[in-house]
Amino acid sequence: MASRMFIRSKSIAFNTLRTYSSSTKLVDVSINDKTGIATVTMQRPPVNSLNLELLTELNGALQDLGSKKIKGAILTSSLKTIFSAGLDILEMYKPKPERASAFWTSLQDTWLTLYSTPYPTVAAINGHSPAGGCLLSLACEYRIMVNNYTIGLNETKLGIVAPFWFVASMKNVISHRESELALTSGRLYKTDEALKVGLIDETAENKDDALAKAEKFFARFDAVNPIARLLTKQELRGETIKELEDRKQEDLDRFVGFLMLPAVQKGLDVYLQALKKKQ
Ligand SMILES: CCCCCCCCCCC/C=C/C(=O)SCCNC(=O)CCNC(=O)[C@H](O)C(C)(C)COP(=O)(O)OP(=O)(O)OC[C@H]1O[C@@H](n2cnc3c(N)ncnc32)[C@H](O)[C@@H]1OP(=O)(O)O
Repeated sequence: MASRMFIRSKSIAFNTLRTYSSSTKLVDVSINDKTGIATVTMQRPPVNSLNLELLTELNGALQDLGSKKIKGAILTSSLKTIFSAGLDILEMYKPKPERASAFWTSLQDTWLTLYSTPYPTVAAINGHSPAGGCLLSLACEYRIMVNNYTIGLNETKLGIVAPFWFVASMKNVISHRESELALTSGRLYKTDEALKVGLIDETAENKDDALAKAEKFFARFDAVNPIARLLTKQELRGETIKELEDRKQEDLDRFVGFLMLPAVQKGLDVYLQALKKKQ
C-alpha cells in the first residue's frame, strides 16, 4: 500500500530501499517509502546562508512535495554544526536593485510555501540557526533542536530590522513579551534556553535523535483526519499568511529601500568585517 503512495524517480526504480530521491545542487529531497516521511536537506556550505539560488530550490522542493502523499517533511541541514546562518549577507551588501528584489521575493515565497504546507513539517535544527535560519524553523509546525547551538532573530545586532512577518512568526510561537525582549536585543538563545521559552519544542542529542523524534511527532497524526488537520492549520495560520500576501509589494519596496540607506550598508559592512575577523 505504502509503495503506491509515492512517485519514484527512474534512477532509483530498482532501489531495494524504495526511496524517492531528488537532489539539486543546494537541496536534497528523499522520501522514505516505508515511513512516508520526506527529508529536505539544505546543502550550501560553508553555512547554508540563504541566497536567491538556495531559496528558489528550497521553495521548488517544498512545492513539489505538496503533490505527493507524504506523511510529513523534515527540514534539516547537511552541515555538521549549522542549520542555516540566515540570509546571505552578501545578497544585502551593496546589492543590485533587481537582484535584491528577486532575492526578497524568493524569501517571501519560500516562507509562504513552508508556512502553509498541506503536510506536517518539522525543523530538525542540527546546528546554529540565527535570523533567517530561525525564520525557516518558525515556519515549520514543530522544532527539535540539537543541544549546544543557538537560535533567534538577531537582526538588530546587524543594524537591520526584522519585517512584520518575521515578528509575527515569532509571536505565533512564543509570547508577545518574550518576543519583544528577544527581538529588540537581537537575542540568540542556547538550545536549553530556547526550550524554556517554547521557541523549540524538544531538544535532541544529535541529528539522528532529532530525526527519530520528528518521526514520533508525525505519528501523532496517525489517528487524525488529514482534512480536519489541514483546515485547522489554515485557521491558525491564515491571518498571518494573508497579511504577507496583501502586503507583499509594500514589504518588498521597504526591503529594497532599506538596503539603499547608507547607514544600513555601513552596519552590514561592519558586521561582515567582524565575521571575517573572527578567525
Ligand atoms: C522599517 C522596516 C523595514 C524592514 C526592511 C527589511 C530589513 C531587512 C531584513 C533582513 C532580515 C535579515 C535576516 C538575516 O538572516 S541576516 C543574517 C543573519 N545571520 C547572522 O547573523 C549569522 C552570521 N554568522 C554567524 O554567526 C556564524 O557564521 C555561524 C554561527 C553561523 C557559523 O560560525 P562558524 O564559526 O562555523 O563559521 P564562520 O563564522 O567562520 O563563517 C564561515 C564563512 O561564512 C560566512 N558567513 C557566515 N554567515 C554568513 C551569512 N549569513 N551570510 C553570508 N556569509 C556568511 C563567514 O563570513 C565566513 O566567510 P569567510 O570564510 O569568507 O570568512
